Amino acid sequence: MVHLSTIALALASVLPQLTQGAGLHTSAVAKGKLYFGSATDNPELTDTAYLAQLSNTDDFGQITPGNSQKWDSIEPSQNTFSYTKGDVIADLAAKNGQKLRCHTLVWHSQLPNWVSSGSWTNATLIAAMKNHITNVVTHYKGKCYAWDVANEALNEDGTYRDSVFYKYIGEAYLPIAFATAAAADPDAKLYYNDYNIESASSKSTGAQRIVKLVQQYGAKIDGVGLQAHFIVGSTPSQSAQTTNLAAFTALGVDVAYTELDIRMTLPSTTALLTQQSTDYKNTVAACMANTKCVGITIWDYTDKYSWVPSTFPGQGDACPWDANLVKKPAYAGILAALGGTTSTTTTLVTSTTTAGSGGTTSVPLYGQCGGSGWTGGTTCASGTCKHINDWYSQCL
Ligand SMILES: O[C@@H]1[C@@H](O)[C@H](O[C@@H]2CO[C@@H](O[C@@H]3CO[C@@H](O)[C@H](O)[C@H]3O)[C@H](O)[C@H]2O)OC[C@H]1O
Repeated sequence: MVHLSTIALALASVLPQLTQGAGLHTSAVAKGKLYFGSATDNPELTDTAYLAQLSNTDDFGQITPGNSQKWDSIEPSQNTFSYTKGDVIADLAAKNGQKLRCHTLVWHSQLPNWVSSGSWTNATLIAAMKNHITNVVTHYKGKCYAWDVANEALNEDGTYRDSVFYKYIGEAYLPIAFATAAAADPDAKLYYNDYNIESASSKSTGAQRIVKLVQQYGAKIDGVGLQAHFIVGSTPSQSAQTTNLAAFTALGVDVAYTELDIRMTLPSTTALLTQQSTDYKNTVAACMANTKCVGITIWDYTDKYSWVPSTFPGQGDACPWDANLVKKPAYAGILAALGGTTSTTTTLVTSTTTAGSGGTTSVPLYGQCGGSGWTGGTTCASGTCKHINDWYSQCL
């Protein structure tokens, strides 16, 4: 590799650039939604660039802790509660003026062993579950816009998942959990949350059954969270999602997309990124079409910290920002569905090309390769800067 010599090649040209107008949250609120938000997790908060964008309330008016309010994190041994990590995220939301969606109280996964493998009776597990819910919801009282009270109680065919809660308590664990949460914080919105309930299916029907069950017990349930962990090209159509949302809201509850991400088999291609943008757009549009769809949360905003690659080997690039915190076409898809605008300005662009044997060559595009924001540079540390559409380029 020969050292680069720098040739200052001044390209003075007049290029049209799209500068950003209102962001995702601002646009969502302008159209009557409560929020557009993102999940986050404690380890990534040490990344200052990441934190700055997460705290940008133009894009994010709401955050969800991805792990730090789960049972194994908060009550690792019986009746010993640890709120440190959850508090960091609750405090961040308060500092930023962002809503907090709290996640999650009763779930079969990420349970400590003392719960999942305990020797329970019906009465002792009800007592332990109520104790957990009462402590946690009381601790965060007044701080949670919403709680995911119960998460993933269903199998794909709509029957109940054989969790420790169902095994020892039966379906009554669901209304008991909702009633206990409501008693501890009457103002928090209480949600049932699940995946693969985003279009009509046995599982979606099962989730509607849970809403009716909790209502029949006389307990409060305010909403259904549709996780929306989708796959590029297999995302339900906008109309399928719209019809499905209406089936929930007809029961008198709100709905929200709570964990939206749209993964692909790697490596990403221009075609996949374009389809991903369409899939995001259709999903957000379905929410926009239902007045009781209160908001949308993406399950972290950047591929840098997405849970997808470690959970689905060979898949990834599921978020609207890439691993360099650069917006992908998905961002524009979401913004379009939110009715947001980007304004075209004409800018004098001066580009400097650094050249030399084996060196990098700048690409005469005004996209985002190698840079950040809407006016990033155009050279790639790896890959080649590909022109994806009229306003966007990416190193691929
Ligand atoms: O090693 C674990 C690691 O596996 C764990 O990963 C988290 C698993 O849960 C993810 O969130 C869930 C994603 O989809 C839905 O099913 C749930 O509602 C969500 O809670 C989360 O993003 C991952 O980080 O994290 C803790 C590590 O110790």
